[in-house]
Amino acid sequence: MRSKIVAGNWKMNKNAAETEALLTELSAKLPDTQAEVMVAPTFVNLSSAVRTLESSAIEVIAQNMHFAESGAYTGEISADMLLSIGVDTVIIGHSERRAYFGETDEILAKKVKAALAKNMRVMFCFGEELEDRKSENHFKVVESQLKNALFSLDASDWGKIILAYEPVWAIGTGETASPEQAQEMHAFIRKTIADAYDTSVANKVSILYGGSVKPGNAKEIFGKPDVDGGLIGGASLVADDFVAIIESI
Ligand SMILES: O=C[C@H](O)COP(=O)(O)O
Repeated sequence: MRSKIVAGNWKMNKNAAETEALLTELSAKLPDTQAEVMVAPTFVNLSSAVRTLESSAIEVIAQNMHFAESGAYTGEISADMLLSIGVDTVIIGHSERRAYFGETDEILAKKVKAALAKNMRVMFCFGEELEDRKSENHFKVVESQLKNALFSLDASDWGKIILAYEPVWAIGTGETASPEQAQEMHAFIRKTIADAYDTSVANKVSILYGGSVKPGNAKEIFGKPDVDGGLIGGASLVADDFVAIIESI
């Protein structure tokens, strides 16, 4: 059975004290759930987050990493650095990394390989822009994002991959894909993986939806058969909202 996952991507929000406060509140309010619950605070607060959540079921994950082992890459973070503080899951390919930091499919493919080489889990994000959807090019775009970054992996690597489909037009905009649009794309993603590998790989990979998921729409989106959870931005910064979203799965 595929894992259900609800992950909060805090992006560039919350200082040290605020991180501690939100994690403490979340831990105290965490409901009983079948889902894996993850949070991705900023790099500077990762170590303290791991310590704060030591005896909690919430997993701390990273928002990004570099593909190189180490070296002259000012401002960057390696897989070994994350592993050394107890973080073994990393988000790769978020649309904000693609749009604002020039991360291409080629760079992302290198990052995915580097993380897998260290036995890390990868939460790979992808999704079309508004123009792609308007021109009905969205399936092609998504297919090529998957192909370019992931389809040179061995089938055995897919046990370490989580997918997060995030239509860029729905991120932080308040506009969500309808549950039907999410399901349609998730089913397409699973079929694309089945065609490239086989159905056993496709049926085992968790595919999360991200883009303006809120307490009010989470249940309907998570209710779709190919939606295995969510990657939550804004609503993960408010403990009660994030908890309500976890309760919706
Ligand atoms: O990583 C999370 C996504 O970018 C979704 O963000 P959002 O929930 O604020 O739209």
